[in-house]
Amino acid sequence: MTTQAGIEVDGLRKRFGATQALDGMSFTVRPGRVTGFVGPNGAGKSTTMRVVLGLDAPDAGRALVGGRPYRALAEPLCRLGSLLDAGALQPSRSARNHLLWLAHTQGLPAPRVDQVLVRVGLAEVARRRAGGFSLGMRQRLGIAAALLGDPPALMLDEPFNGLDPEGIRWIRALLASLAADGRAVLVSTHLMSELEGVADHLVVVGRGRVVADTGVRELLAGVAGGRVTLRTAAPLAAVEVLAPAGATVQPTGPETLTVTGLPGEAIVARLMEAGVPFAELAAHRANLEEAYLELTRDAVQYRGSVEQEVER
Ligand SMILES: Nc1ncnc2c1ncn2[C@@H]1O[C@H](COP(=O)(O)OP(=O)(O)OP(=O)(O)O)[C@@H](O)[C@H]1O
Repeated sequence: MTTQAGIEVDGLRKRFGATQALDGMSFTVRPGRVTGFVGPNGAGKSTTMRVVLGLDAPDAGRALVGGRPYRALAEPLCRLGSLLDAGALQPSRSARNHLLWLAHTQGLPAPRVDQVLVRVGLAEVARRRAGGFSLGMRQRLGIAAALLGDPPALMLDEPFNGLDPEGIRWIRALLASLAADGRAVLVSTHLMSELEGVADHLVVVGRGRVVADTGVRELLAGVAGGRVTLRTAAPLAAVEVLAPAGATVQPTGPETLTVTGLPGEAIVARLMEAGVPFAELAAHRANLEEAYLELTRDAVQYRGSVEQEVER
């Protein structure tokens, strides 16, 4: 694997007729982590990936793989593995023959085919016609093709599509292990929940540009923001004790309060000092979906304006 393994997208612009599909898209996919590429349908994710692969020419900007344009790479499959459309295969060919053909066109050794078939869990069905494969099996075959050249960078467009929960768990584990190998992994999805527990970094996009570019740990820490749910028979007394200590307290039920701005330990200490009884105290850990909603709150405004345009 090369050291310059990442993918760089810099100021991409692309218009299709009246649609500005990419409007200054810029981000970097670094080695050793899974970068989630997230945004609603039509945000420009697939177009970005097509530009990286040289399948669409940008109106402006550039995309580099390991420091070079994809089309300038001597052994592209050994530099960047990609899954764009899992349906794109010759249905009468067996999975193994599909990969053998691909390996042959790229000058890759045949034994590599059997290695990747094992890695994606298709070894037992390798000689069956790919045309009879379920969508999940096709996704696995597409990933096998992406892994064929043992590339330091991978780019997968909606790899969770059509997978059952077991398939989703499997892809998450695979992505994590590919990043642990030191590879740069970019995974697009329009469903944030699919990236739960696997993405290290997020590039959130909307309307052809990056809305947020952030580490997942920082994002979750910021959103969790020390929100604590408190159950107490004396809510008024609790407010009187906690508010002067700097907490923001909101009633969420007859005997429940949501407390922000004060860590759980400090809340316990204050309540006990003041002799305020409480039955339950739960620190809330944000999930990725909530963090995403908070990040994209501004997009609600955008959605509103789109609806108005449609109504007009
Ligand atoms: N070949 C094309 N011709 C015309 N418009 C296109 C073409 N490709 C993409 N677009 C438009 O560009 C915008 C961005 O599309 P793109 O497929 O990149 O978004 P996306 O984020 O990948 O969404 P999805 O998850 O729906 O694929 C959309 O409005 C889409 O309709």
